Amino acid sequence: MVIAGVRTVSRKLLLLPPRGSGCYDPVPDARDSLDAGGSRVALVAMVIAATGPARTGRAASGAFAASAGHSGRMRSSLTPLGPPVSRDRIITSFPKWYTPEACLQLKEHFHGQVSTTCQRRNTGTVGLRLSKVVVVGDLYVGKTSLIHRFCKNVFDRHYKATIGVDFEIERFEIAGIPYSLQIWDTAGQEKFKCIASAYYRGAQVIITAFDLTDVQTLGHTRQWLEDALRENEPGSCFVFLVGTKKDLLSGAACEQAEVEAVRLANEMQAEYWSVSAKTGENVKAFFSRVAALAFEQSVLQDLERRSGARLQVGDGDLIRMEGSPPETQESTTSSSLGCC
Ligand SMILES: Nc1nc2c(ncn2[C@@H]2O[C@H](COP(=O)(O)OP(=O)(O)OP(=O)(O)O)[C@@H](O)[C@H]2O)c(=O)[nH]1
Repeated sequence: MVIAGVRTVSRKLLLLPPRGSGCYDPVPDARDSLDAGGSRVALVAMVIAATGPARTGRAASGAFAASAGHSGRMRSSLTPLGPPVSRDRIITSFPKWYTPEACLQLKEHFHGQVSTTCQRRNTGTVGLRLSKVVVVGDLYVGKTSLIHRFCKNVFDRHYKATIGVDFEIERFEIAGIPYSLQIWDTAGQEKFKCIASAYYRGAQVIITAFDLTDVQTLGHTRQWLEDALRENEPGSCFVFLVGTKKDLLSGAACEQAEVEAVRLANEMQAEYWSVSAKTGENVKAFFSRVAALAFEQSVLQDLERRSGARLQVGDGDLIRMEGSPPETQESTTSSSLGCC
């Protein structure tokens, strides 16, 4: 049975887009570019059933799980009785923003009803759920490096282009409740855009990355965001704008680059962060913030679904979801619940 086509290229992976996505034949292009670019082609597996996921790497088994819906890793992520999450994935207080000038929420605590619900262990199916995070941006800006620094605590200075998409699942414990992020790494190269964009759908968080040392990549983030939003319901995604390679800039140069980035983040209704995958600066704090925002939204959505009633916004809460009209942006639950 043909399920999907998978090629792994070193660590990076190509998945064929889902049927009906309108771009179902990327293979010759991918093969040509790999050969021409000198990338290492480790495996071509057009028929997963023939090779089996066990013969592929960790990323490939994750990809198989995405298409076939099972893998040991994913199962353990979703099982409340799985192994405990590592200490640095335990979030007890609401992680802070990077700069108050471009942030999605200014508050410092979980929404009152979220805290109560978590204390009572009454979060419904939230503890079994995982939120989809999609990372987009130009080639070479450091998307893979950012994800690998967070998920594997490694940094590779050698560039290997992402072919198509890959993903990692990271488990957290937030306010005592298990929670997982499924973090999708997409290819920045134009020729793979069609493949990658087929995986934008269903994102709860969109991370648009740019290189702090290359202003052109900042200019392109708007287009990346538009493309990702097109595949999702209006008002349903948290948006982050992330400047990478902070270690390559002096403090003053970084501040200068951030001025324009913060301005753009506000236009995009995004939260802004500067990070370095090389040194690890801000990487953990950033993903903790992403996880907490996604988690809180999931709990609130679950509560609303169950009660059918609108929750009141707490004092000092400010949340912005892309696409929500300005007058609704100060409402925590109504906008975060996507019901405006
Ligand atoms: N100094 C420094 N270099 C970085 C950092 N992040 C990434 N790089 C380097 O930048 C290059 C590109 O990084 P990748 O993470 O592969 O970029 P990408 O955005 O995933 O690229 P595509 O897969 O083509 O979309 C690599 O050589 C990395 O080592 C960083 O924080 N600091």
